[in-house]
Amino acid sequence: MSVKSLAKDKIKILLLEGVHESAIELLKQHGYHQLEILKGSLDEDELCEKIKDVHMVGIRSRTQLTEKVFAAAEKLIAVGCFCIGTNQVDLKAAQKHGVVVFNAPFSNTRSVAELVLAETIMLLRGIPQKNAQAHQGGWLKSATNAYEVRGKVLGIVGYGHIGSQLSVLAEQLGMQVIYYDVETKLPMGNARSTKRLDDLLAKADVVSLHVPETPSTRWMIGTKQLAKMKPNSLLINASRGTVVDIDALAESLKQGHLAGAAIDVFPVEPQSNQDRFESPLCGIENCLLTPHIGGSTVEAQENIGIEVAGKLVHYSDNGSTLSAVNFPEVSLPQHATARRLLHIHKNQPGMMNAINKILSDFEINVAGQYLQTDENVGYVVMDIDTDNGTEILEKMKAIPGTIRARQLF
Ligand SMILES: NC(=O)c1ccc[n+]([C@@H]2O[C@H](COP(=O)([O-])OP(=O)(O)OC[C@H]3O[C@@H](n4cnc5c(N)ncnc54)[C@H](O)[C@@H]3O)[C@@H](O)[C@H]2O)c1
Ligand SMILES: O=C(O)CC[C@@H](O)C(=O)O
Repeated sequence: MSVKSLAKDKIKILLLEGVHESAIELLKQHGYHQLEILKGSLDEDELCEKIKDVHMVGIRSRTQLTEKVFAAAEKLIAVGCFCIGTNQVDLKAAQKHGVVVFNAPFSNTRSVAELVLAETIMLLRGIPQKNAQAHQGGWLKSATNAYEVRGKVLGIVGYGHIGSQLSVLAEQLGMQVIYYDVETKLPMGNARSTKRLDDLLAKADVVSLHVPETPSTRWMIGTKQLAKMKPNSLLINASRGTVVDIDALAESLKQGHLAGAAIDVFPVEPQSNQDRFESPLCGIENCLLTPHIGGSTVEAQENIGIEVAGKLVHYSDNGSTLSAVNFPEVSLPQHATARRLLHIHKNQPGMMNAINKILSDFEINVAGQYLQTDENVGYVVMDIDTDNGTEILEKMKAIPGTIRARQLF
């Protein structure tokens, strides 16, 4: 019997951007030892070269997985984003090439919420300026413009996992929470929603942004929106760098309209810790600058490593696409049959007929068949008892519209 499906020791996994040790341990525990682990990210050309014989790749927020990269990634079956955001991945291109993308939707939520809360307190007390002065021998002992958080209005833009968690923590400190979201969201505690972003900007003492990077959030906070914020209010952005017009923010801080800001994400971020960071906000003392570390805690990174590596292993071993961000979700039991065939195809008429005709031509009794589709692709999984799995798979691969197919034993 000729076997074309890969043995685990042939499956190559490329892990970039210092993915946590917990991921590496989990992959090894499940028999995946062909790991290439890099601390930094790679640019498009380097990636196109390296990814050619890679079956699974793990990234964080810096690595850009473009159409060109997916076109070069002939063997790639899955991407693990060891983070929440997936804007760095061309999800449509991944789907077109039959590559399933996973992320960790909430493993670092708490870490971001805690940082934002800490920054709120620091900014309300003028700590960035006082700290900077003290480092230069200055002594700014004064209560002027130093406030408690209690009773202040926190305006949260994007009331998802992070926004709503922040809402709960902020209320525990006595803040009044208002929020704006494009979707209807259940308010936590005594939080109240605002109908328009402008209403929130006009009322909040502190505005914190927790939206994903999408066309609708691109530059959503610019000169006009900053002008609508209350005089002496604060802006915090730990979402994505493209949400805030940084030049406009620098101007607003210099003019003294805003009392301070804390920015964790930037439109352009250094590729690695060795590269230089530059921003119009550098040198503005009442602006806290952090190097995209909202989710960078030991706890979060460890949990993310386990969560995302677990999803990659489950997809590779079992075929389950549960919680994939770009693919029809199929949750599968373990298969008891000799083979499990996995077929990813364009969602076009006649596809299932063609697949089932091959099974019928081979007189195969199908123990289980699972199908999910979206408007572009279909994913069908078949559990069959046969020694002809490889031959059947080759015939299925020849069906026009097939994107990718593999078998499990
Ligand atoms: N700084 C960091 O290290 C760090 C860590 C984790 C996540 N993030 C970023 O934070 C973002 C939010 O994370 P999350 O887990 O809360 O995501 P989420 O998907 O749970 O919540 C996002 C919310 O934003 C809302 N939204 C979308 N577009 C909007 C718009 N135009 N106006 C108002 N609301 C809008 C959505 O309806 C949703 O409720 C992520 O997408 C990621 O980019 C950054
Ligand atoms: O760890 C990272 O690089 C990104 C963290 C954060 O922005 C996320 O999207 O989860």
